[in-house]
Amino acid sequence: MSGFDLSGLTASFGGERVIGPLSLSVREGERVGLVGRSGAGKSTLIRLVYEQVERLAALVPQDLGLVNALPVFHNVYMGRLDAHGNWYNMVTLVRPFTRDSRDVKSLLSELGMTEKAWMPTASLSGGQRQRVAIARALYRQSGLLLADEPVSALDGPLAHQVMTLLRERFKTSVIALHDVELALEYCTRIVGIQDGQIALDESSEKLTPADIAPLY
Ligand SMILES: Nc1ncnc2c1ncn2[C@@H]1O[C@H](COP(=O)(O)OP(=O)(O)OP(=O)(O)O)[C@@H](O)[C@H]1O
Repeated sequence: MSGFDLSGLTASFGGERVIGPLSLSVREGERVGLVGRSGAGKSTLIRLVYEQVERLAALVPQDLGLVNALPVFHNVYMGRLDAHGNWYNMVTLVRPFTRDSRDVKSLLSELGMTEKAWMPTASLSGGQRQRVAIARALYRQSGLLLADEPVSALDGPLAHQVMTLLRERFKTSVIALHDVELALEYCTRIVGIQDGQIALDESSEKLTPADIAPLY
């Protein structure tokens, strides 16, 4: 099962409530686009959901969460670190197994990054780093994707290519997107966040960009 049903979600910073209390229920097969102005609470909501569903989900956080000192291969491999025992992961750090190497390279190839597999992650551009975090999420082979602005550093055609890939590979997703047109094109449901509350929750088919504009 890749859906979830959460209630009583709240978050505060310095005693100030920034999210909730709110409930969010996502059915398997739904692709939810989280929209709302900067600071509305989208990243915080994604973090709250991830805390609840962690092992079920693949995460692309806004800060990407990459280990700069390690090559691209190992950053992608980390998507499935918990699928193996310690000894397997330790060996992989020094000399990756052929099958894993092949699988990771195949994903990198789909993202136009084949030749970067053994490059230190620190040496990549912003858009390349974003694609490493996306490859790591894809490598996790989870049914549920939680992603926070996963294509913000990619140019137009590449952003569409990656959104298509995410749509194909994850049954269910919750993706924060500042690009409303992209959200309407790739998501089946739009959830609008305003001041830490759900201010809009509607099927994408019934919405136009103008319906979402009041959130900004
Ligand atoms: N670590 C933190 N410490 C203090 N305040 C925080 C922290 N993280 C988030 N906030 C506050 O919580 C609120 C929601 O932030 P959040 O990052 O979830 O918004 P967002 O909708 O994702 O914004 P953006 O689109 O700019 O990423 C903001 O007012 C922000 O200042």
